[in-house]
Amino acid sequence: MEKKISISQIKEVALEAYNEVKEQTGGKNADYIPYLANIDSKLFGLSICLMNGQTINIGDTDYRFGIESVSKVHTAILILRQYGAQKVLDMIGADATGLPFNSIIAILLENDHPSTPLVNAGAISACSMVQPVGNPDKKWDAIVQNITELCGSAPQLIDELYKSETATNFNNRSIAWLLKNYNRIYDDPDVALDLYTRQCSLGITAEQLGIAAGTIANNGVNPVTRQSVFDAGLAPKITSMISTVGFYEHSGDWMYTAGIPAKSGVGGGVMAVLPGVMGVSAFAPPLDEAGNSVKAQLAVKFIMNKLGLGVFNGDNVTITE
Ligand SMILES: NC(=O)CC[C@H](N)C(=O)O
Repeated sequence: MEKKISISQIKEVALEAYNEVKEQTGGKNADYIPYLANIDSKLFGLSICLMNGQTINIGDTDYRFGIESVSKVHTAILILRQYGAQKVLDMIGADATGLPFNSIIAILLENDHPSTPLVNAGAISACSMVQPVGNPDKKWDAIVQNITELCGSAPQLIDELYKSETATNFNNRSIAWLLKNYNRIYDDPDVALDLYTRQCSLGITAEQLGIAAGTIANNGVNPVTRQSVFDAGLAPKITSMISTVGFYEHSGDWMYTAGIPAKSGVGGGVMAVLPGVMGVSAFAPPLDEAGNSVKAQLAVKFIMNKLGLGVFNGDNVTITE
């Protein structure tokens, strides 16, 4: 069906979503990374990026928070750019685990591959794949450059978060070396782990994440800078990965109720992609038990349901002035 939505309608619904959700008190900040426990849990921002490059920003959309697992999507895009879709499928996989993001059991159950670049195991594996293999500094530059292109502006390392995470990432260290045991680390395991930890510690704003989501929604062309960041053929690969595992063990419930592929991070960020229509991002630190921001989920879901949008709706959506 043809569906027309005006920009003012989107603005109105976004504001409504923000006001509806802002007083919610559910969830709590991640505390297994000490830095995150101390972030103001009242912060809340909502950002939408339309395909014409217009952004709609409400609340704390210029606060820099830890990107955390949302960065898994960015680096998955980087290895898709460097290796192509088939190699990423062969070397990592694109399956849901149905288990928590840091699951070691998931690796043991699927010892033939780390499932998907969007859980810790696959993300560490992805960091090991980033080219040029064997050159940690250049690999890091490639990771940051890719995120910069997707967002249209640079992220900034939050040094305190990086230190906090490095000092406490024992589970991830086990994952890196277990994957090495299964020949799924394609560079030095400690380098891969450090790159993963560092990318998770990048500070990003909700507006930047909204634009990155918009770039995926716009088939690889950044709607703001108009730069062609990745090949259009990769866009459905990345949105399929996000929809399968973006909210970990809650991904099915999420797709069923919100109808939009979205990826969360324990810093409180969520990045959601409605192909051809818009990128949406929300940020609020308190998380549910799977590590997904409570307010961000409610806000994005509100917008989707109120506007009657969804990837499975079969509508041809046009945004009008
Ligand atoms: N879900 C997340 O955001 C987890 C990211 C965090 N850096 C970790 O590895 O535990």
